[in-house]
Amino acid sequence: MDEWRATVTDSDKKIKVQASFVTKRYEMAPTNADKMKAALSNKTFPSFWALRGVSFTAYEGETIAVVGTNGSGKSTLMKVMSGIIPATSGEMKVNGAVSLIAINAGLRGNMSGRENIRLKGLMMGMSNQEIDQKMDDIIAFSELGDFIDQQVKNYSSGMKSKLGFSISVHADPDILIIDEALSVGDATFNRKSLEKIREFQAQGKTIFFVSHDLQQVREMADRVLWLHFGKVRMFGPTNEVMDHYDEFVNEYKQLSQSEQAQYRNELRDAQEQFTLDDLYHETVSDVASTQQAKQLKKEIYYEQHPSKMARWEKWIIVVLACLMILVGDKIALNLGFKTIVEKPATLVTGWTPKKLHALDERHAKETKEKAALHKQQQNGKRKESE
Ligand SMILES: Nc1ncnc2c1ncn2[C@@H]1O[C@H](COP(=O)(O)OP(=O)(O)OP(=O)(O)O)[C@@H](O)[C@H]1O
Repeated sequence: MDEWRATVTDSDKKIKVQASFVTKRYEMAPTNADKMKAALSNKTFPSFWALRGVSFTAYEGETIAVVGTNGSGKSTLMKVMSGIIPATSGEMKVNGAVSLIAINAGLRGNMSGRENIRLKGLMMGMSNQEIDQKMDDIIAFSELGDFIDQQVKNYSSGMKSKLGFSISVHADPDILIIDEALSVGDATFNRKSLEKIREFQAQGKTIFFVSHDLQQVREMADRVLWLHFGKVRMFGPTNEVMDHYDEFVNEYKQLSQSEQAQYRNELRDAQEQFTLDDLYHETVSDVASTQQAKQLKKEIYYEQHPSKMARWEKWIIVVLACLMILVGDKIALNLGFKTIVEKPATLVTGWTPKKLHALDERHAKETKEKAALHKQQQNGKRKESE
């Protein structure tokens, strides 16, 4: 074992990440408009459970590799852990500042590399002064040279990855999450990235990395989390898990194409049919007391983001939408925002600027007539007293 690798799972070590029965359901709506319609109505689309009750605990200073075949939920888990997307149910507790390095993560294509450094740096909690101080180092590490002032949309995927990696490691996070970004650069950059990761390990930071490079996993990880079609198949010391994973991969490769497809389809069907009740019944058999079963129920059904809106939320959206339409319509009629604020009744009366001018003129005429009448009366009174 290399000297930079920490020995793991001391129970008195600080917990950095704790996942309890984390699930992630994607609604298989064809378009975003369909998703919006579904959120406002009771319409539902078929569900796909990318994560089906993932639980694990990671301690300070550990390097954890996340492995699994394509589509097993690795990126989804990394996104939930870094707060980019919410879990559907269960709980993900993260103790410390997180930085996610993934190809393209958080980079804006229509901004230059330099502008992206500032934006992403600020989003990661760096101050402008800190960014100014680190700017040259970030650019130098990224090896982008003069390209740093070009728009990111013109970068190759390797260049984007280099920039993202460089920004994230300079943000000095507590917990570093690397989603397949260790092998997209060229050989020199990859070596440099690995050295940076080793520096982080030596500093006692917690690192999660997703990789399909099994040799790299064996060399770098203290423990391995093996995700299999949205479930944790194994979580434990690197060599132990990797031996089982290698065995699985070899057996899978020996299946014929149609057997492989059948195996995948069966598990994907299970991901579509999954319910929280299934998760509860699978898990409850392992607990001894009613009290524990109650606690388990609470944890499993802990909904962070209900997929449907409450009735009052729908009403607020409808009212806001009506207001926006009314204001937009009147502004389009050249009524002006000032007029709307001064005469809010115009929103519902259907008045146009022409009608409002006529009203103003009528008011002015009436006021003038009243003043003239008042003056006449005053003159009359004065004459009488004389
Ligand atoms: N926004 C989405 N809507 C619907 N399904 C999604 C969405 N994002 C991911 N999925 C599905 O969730 C499953 C897990 O995807 P994820 O990207 O997390 O897998 P992965 O293990 O990282 O895969 P790979 O190794 O290929 O990168 C996949 O079946 C994918 O099709």
